[in-house]
Amino acid sequence: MKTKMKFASIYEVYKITLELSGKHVNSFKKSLLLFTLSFIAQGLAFSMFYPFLKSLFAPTLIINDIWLYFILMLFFSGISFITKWKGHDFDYAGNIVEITHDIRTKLGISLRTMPLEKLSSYKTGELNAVFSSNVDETVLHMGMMASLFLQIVIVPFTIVIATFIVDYRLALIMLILFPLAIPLYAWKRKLAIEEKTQFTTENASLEARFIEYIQGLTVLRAVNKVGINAQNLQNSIKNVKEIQKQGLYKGQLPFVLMGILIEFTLLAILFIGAWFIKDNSLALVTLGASIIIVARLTEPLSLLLGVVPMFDLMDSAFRKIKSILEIKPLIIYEPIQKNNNFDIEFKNVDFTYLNQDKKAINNINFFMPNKTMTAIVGHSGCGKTTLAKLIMRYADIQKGTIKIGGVNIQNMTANDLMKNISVVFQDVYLFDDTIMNNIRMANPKATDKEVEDAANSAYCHEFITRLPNGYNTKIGDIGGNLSGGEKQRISIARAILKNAPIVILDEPTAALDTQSEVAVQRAIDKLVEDKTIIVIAHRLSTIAGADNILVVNNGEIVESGTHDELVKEKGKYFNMWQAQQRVKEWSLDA
Ligand SMILES: Nc1ncnc2c1ncn2[C@@H]1O[C@H](COP(=O)(O)OP(=O)(O)OP(=O)(O)O)[C@@H](O)[C@H]1O
Repeated sequence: MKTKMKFASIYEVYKITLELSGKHVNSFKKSLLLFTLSFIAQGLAFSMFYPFLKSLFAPTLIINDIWLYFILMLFFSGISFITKWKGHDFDYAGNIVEITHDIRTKLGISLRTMPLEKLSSYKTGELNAVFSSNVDETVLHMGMMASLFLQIVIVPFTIVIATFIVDYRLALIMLILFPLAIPLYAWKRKLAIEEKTQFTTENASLEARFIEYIQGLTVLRAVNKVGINAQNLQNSIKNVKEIQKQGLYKGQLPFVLMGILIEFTLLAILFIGAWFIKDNSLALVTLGASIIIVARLTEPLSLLLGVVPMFDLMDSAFRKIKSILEIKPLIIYEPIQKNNNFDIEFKNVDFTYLNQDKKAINNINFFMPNKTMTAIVGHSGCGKTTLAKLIMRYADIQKGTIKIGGVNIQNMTANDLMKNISVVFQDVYLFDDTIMNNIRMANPKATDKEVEDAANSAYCHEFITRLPNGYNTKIGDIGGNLSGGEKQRISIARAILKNAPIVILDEPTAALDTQSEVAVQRAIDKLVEDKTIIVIAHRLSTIAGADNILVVNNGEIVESGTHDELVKEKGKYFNMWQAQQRVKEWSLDA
């Protein structure tokens, strides 16, 4: 696939840096002004060579003139040094650090407040790159890039103007350099973007293959197929190397041509200047001075091509940061309300995921009274988890209302809404912290005793106290040694400590063996005492006692009632029940 190339104009990069500066924008503008003054002064200092050399080689030596131009040279150099130093104050005064911090803070707020649906659409690696390298790429470069770019443009420009005053013909020869440098500049940018696009694609593939290789190593060893995967990884490493090699090779050409162009300008000045000297229209010292000055420009001018790819890097990094900062949080509609009881009601609810055409939830209606248990069953992909996620306002529904205790969840603050709900998923995420803190995160104010009580109720106190450091054992040290059932019981202890009046159980025992399932089920029984419970389950035997069972198919509720009622109905639920009973009998026979 051909990626459309986009150049960020200098003006765009300038706007980006202003936007990034936030409340430091005035300091940044001041530093740009100081850099501009500094490089004008530097150009003037160089230009003083003309009168200085002229008076040095004048037929009658006038010492005062020599001193005057020498002091002027020193003066302009001094001004250039001081203004440049003050201009860099923008970095040294800590503004760059402050801006980096501000952007990361804003990104953090955006992550905390963006709809969960949007958050889950990002890959972890993508967000990590935005937070770390993209912020550095844009902010850390801004002061340095601004100063470099202004130097490259302003110093030669000032010198050309000064040369115009001394001898317009020499100035015109110098100007040849500019129109010829522009295509080189465009070419370098095109090459840099091409290389970056190819490198990013191939590097992403290398990362994916590497992760797959590491994660699948145990399986691959078991089936004796390590070689094949290693070969794929090796191919990716080779492709990345080739792209880097090609990029370096091709990327050097514009630099070489720029060097040749500068040499050519020098030779042109020398050659044409010699003609002017021959017909007595140019002084030798003026030609000498202009050669010295142009020679001094070689380095900054060749830097121009090196600076160019940095602009595109800044531009693309900034766009990624901005795309995250622009995500709007879900709106809390007025009047903001709190609920007093915990029944749950879905009324005519439709929901379609982002960028999807088909409704995941279609015209759902049900009422779940306070302190009752409702089970959601149905085939894989029918919409069970989506229904549960919508209660937590995972995303906004397109039609209908969802209420808790009679209050539309869109009228509740995220805090008030989430205070109501505890969730236990099939996959448990434990943070790299102590077990104590992993449980306490559900209620940061809980005392050690309260955490231990919750762990006791979730039947995990015993195995925790057997660990080397008990509750202070770090998950990172023993993460791999905890069984699925033990991890699940820690997550249930968290939920018990939170003591939210609504509990959502999304197949928490589905991945466990029978023994672990019994232990986890006992913990769940403690958790759900006296709560409004929503259970998603494949194994119907676990929900036979529910007050209401919703049978979902293709995002719609097709049957509802108690287990006995649904069995009597002899519909979809009955068929599922019968199928599971048969499997159970077969496994008992076997
Ligand atoms: N983030 C998402 N973006 C787009 N479509 C999604 C997303 N999450 C789920 N879906 C789709 O929505 C439908 C319902 O998914 P859901 O996870 O609610 O089903 P489920 O009944 O819980 O399935 P399972 O029992 O396998 O967990 C499926 O077709 C699924 O592919």
